[in-house]
Amino acid sequence: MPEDIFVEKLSHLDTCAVSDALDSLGIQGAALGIKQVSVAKKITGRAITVKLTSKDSAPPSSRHLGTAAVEAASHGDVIVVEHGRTDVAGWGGNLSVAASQKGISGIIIDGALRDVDEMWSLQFPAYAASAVPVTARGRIAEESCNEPITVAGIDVKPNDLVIADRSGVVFIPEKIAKEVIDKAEEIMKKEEKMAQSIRQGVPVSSVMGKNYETMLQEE
Ligand SMILES: O=C([O-])CC(=O)C(=O)O
Ligand SMILES: [Mg+2]
Repeated sequence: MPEDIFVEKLSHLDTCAVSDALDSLGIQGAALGIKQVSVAKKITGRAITVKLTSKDSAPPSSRHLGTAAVEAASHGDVIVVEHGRTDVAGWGGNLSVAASQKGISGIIIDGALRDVDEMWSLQFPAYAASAVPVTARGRIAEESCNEPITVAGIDVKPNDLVIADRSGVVFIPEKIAKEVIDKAEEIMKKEEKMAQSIRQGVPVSSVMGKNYETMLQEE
């Protein structure tokens, strides 16, 4: 499989640099309210999207939610789920077993999931609003797979880029990926230089002075 250059570059960045790069372009990319709930592993990849809805409004289905996404995904992809509920889990352990086997990088969901201990044992990264033990079965189902979704207020299309770490989750629209990643690399280099100056004894008020405050406007 040819290497995905954007995913490779993202693996050397963090969510803060990418969020700053998007800020400097006036684009909101950070999905607020979603945090790391399983292993402390940064993930990067391309989005495979799933939208959930209540069982009553979903078309009848002979398979459990999320299974089509796992089967459609390639090694290194990230499953991204629009759920929006915290009273019922929209992802679980057996789905994670299947996702792990497929080499999927992780799961991001703007609601609850369950079987977090199983995800921990699998060393499978999960980012969610919360965890609850309540099953999806009989309550919620899949509305769509690999269609555009909205996750914690952020529009996400299949194949958009994703980065998630201990600071949170950020999505990058595929069509501006190069611009955002180039800018994030620049920002990260500047931040590294600043940290170096602080270590060398330059006063932090000078390192983080006016230039820092206006840095993203100047970008
Ligand atoms: O029933 C569910 O909500 C799904 C589940 O536990 C799993 O994937 O292991
Ligand atoms: Mg389970």
